[in-house]
Amino acid sequence: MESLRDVVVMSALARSPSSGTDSGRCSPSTATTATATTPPSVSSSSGGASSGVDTASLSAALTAPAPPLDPLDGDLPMAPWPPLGSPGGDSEVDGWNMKPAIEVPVNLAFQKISYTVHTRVRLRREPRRILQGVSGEFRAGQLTAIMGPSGAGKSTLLDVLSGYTRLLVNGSPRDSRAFRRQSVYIQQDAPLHPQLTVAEAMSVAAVLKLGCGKAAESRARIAEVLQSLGLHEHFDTMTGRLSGGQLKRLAIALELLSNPPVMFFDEPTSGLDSSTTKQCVGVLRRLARQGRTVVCTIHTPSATVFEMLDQLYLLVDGRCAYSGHTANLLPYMAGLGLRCPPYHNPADFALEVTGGEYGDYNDDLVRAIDNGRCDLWVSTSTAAPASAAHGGDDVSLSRQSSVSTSAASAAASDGGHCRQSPRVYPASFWMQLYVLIKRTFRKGLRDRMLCHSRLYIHLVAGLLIGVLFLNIGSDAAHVFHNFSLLFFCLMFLMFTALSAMILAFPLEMPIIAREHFNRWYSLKSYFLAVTISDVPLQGACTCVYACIVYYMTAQPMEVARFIQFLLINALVSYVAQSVGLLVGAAMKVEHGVIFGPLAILPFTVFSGYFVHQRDAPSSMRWLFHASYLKYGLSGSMLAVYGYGREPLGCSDDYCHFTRPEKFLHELDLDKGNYWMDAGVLFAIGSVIRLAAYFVLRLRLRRFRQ
Ligand SMILES: Nc1ncnc2c1ncn2[C@@H]1O[C@H](COP(=O)(O)OP(=O)(O)OP(=O)(O)O)[C@@H](O)[C@H]1O
Repeated sequence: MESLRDVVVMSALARSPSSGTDSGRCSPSTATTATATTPPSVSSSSGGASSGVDTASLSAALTAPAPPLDPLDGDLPMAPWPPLGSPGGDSEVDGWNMKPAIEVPVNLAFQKISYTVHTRVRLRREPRRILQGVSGEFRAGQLTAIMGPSGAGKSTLLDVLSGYTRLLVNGSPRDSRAFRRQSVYIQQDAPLHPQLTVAEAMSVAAVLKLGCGKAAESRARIAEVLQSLGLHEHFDTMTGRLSGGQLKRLAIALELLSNPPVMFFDEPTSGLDSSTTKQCVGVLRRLARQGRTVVCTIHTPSATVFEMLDQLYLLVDGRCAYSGHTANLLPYMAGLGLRCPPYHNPADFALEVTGGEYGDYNDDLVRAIDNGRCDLWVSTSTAAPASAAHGGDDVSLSRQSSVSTSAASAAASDGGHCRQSPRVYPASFWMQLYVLIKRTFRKGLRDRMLCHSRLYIHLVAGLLIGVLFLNIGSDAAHVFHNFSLLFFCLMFLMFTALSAMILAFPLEMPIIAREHFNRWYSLKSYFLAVTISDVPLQGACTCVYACIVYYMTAQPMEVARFIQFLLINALVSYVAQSVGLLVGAAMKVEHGVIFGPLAILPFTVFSGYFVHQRDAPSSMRWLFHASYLKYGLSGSMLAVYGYGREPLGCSDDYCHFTRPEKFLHELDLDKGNYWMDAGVLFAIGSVIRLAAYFVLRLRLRRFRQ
C-alpha cells in the first residue's frame, strides 16, 4: 500500500440546476487560491493496483426540481418517455421542441479530484499524477465536452467521474452503486455483438436493463428509441454490418432504453466523418435537452461542432484550464491577453494555446479558472445564477437526501411501463441467465468459425481415426493400438474443447466490461451462461466424434459400455473446457493460445500412458493423482475392457492379452473404479471452473483500472 499525497474531495451531487456555485471564488482572468477542504482522511491506492484516486469525500444524491431545459421547452407537459426527435433527424429544431424525458435531473459536481498511477521505471514503481486536483460541475440539460491535448487526462477524468475506474474514498472502495443506477458510460468504439441483429440486441438490452420480459411496452420502447435515433430501418440488420456512425447510435440506443439521467461518452465522434460527427453531436445535444447531464470527451471539434456544445471543460496536464460555456471561451482567453485570430476555430485556438504555441500560459489559465472551481464563465441562458454556495454543507445535505430520492427517481424514470427495480440489476438472476444463455447460444450458432467448423472438425477427425484404426477394438492382437486410440480420443477432445474456450473471454472482455458496468447483468449470471451455453455444442461434437470412432474401430457393441465411453470423454472435455475458461479469463488471446496447450502438457505426461504410475519415481507418483487425464484414461479403459468383458478374438497366431482383465492388470488399471474416475473428473472440472470465475472477476476489476 502506498499512501497518496493529494487530498481531494469529489462529490457527485444532484441539485437544483437553479442552485449555483460559488461565484465569489474567482474573477475573470484573475488567479485565486483554491479553497482548502479539510479531508476526513487520506486515501491510499489498493495493494497491487497501479493506480489510485485520492478522494476525501464523495456523495451521490438527487433532488427533484424542474429540469433546466431551454425556454422553448418550458410550457410543454412532462412525459415519461417522449420521442427524441424525428426519425433519423438530427436537426436542432427537433431537440428544442422536445418534452423533457428526465423528471429528476442530476447535476454532477466534483471537487479536487486527483488520480495517480504507479508505473514501473527500471524495476521501481514511480507515481505519476494524471489528474491534479480538478473541480467542476456538469449540469443537467447541457452537453459538456471535455477537451484538451492528447494525454491531458480527458479519458481518465471521464473514467473517474463515471466510476468506471475503481477508486478509493477514505481508503475504502467508492460505493458508486447508487450513482451507477443513474448513469451510463459509452466507451470509445463501444464493442457490440456482430452476430446479433439490431432488434435482437435491443430486446436483450430491454429485458436486462428494464427488468421486464416480452411486454408490449418494452417492444414499443425499443421501437421508439430506434426511431428517435434513426435506426428503425435497420431493425433486422446484423450489427456487424452497420456503419461506424450507426454502430455508435446503436450503442447509445442500447443504453438509452433505461432512460438514464447522466450519460458519459468517451470520444463518441472518433472515426466519424464530419457530417456523421455533426449528427452524432446533434444526438448528444438532444439527449441533453431532454434534461440529461451529457458529458463527452472530444478531440478536435470543427467550429460548427464546437458551437453545438454547451459547456467546455478544458484539461491540460491533468489540470483544468477552462470550465464554462463554449461562447465564453474566447472572452476568457482574451482576458489573459490571448486573442484568437479572426476566422479561427476556437477549439483549435484553445488547443494551440494549451499546446504552448503562444507561449506558456497553462499555469495562468489554471490559476484563472481556479483549477475548475471558478464558475463565472458558465452561460447565463441555461446555467444557474452564480449565487448559491457550493461548499461542505451541500455535500452533507445531499447525502441525507440520497436514499429516498434515488428510489423516487428510479420509479419516475420508468415511465410507467416496466417497473424499475431498486436492485443493482433490474432483471432477476434467472432472467439474466435465461437471456444470456439464449444470446450466447444464438451468437454461437451464427459464428461459423466457432460452431460449424468445430462440428466438421470432429466429424472429419472421427472418420480419419476410424479408418486408421478400423476394426481393431475386438482384436487381442491390437490391444496396445486400441489403448493408444483411446488415449488419442481423450487428447483430441481435450484440445478442441480447450482451444474453443480460450477464445471465449478475452474477445468478449470489452463487451462484458461495458455491459456489466452499465448494470445489465451480474458476473455470476454471465459466467454461468457462457459455461452452460457451450455444453450443447461441445456435447454434440463429442457425440459425433465418439459415435463414429466407437463404431468404426469395433469397440464392444454394448449400450452400457458405449454410454460409459461417451460419458468419460465428455467429462474430459468438461475439464478441458474449464482449463480453457481459466486461461481465457486470466490472459489475452495471444498469450492464451500459447500458454493454454503448455498448461495441459504436464497432465499428459502424468496420465499413465507414457509412464505407468508404479514405474515413476516415488517422489513423483503423487503427480499422477493431479492429472485429470489419468482418470480419463482409466475410465475409458474400464468402459471398454473392464467389468467382465468376454475374451477377445485373435487375428494372429498367438495373442497374449485375449483376456481383457489381464491387459488391464498389465496397465495397472484392474483395480480402478469407473464411477470414481468419473466423479473425480467432474469435481476437478468444477473446481477449475470456480477458479476461472474468481480470476475473471479479478481481471474485470483490473481491466477497469
Ligand atoms: N494506467 C495507467 N498507467 C500509466 N499511465 C497512464 C495510465 N492511464 C493513463 N495514463 C497516462 O495518463 C495520461 C492521460 O491519459 P488519458 O487517456 O486520460 O489521456 P487523454 O487526454 O484521453 O488522451 P487522448 O486524447 O490521447 O486519448 C497519458 O499520458 C497516459 O499515458
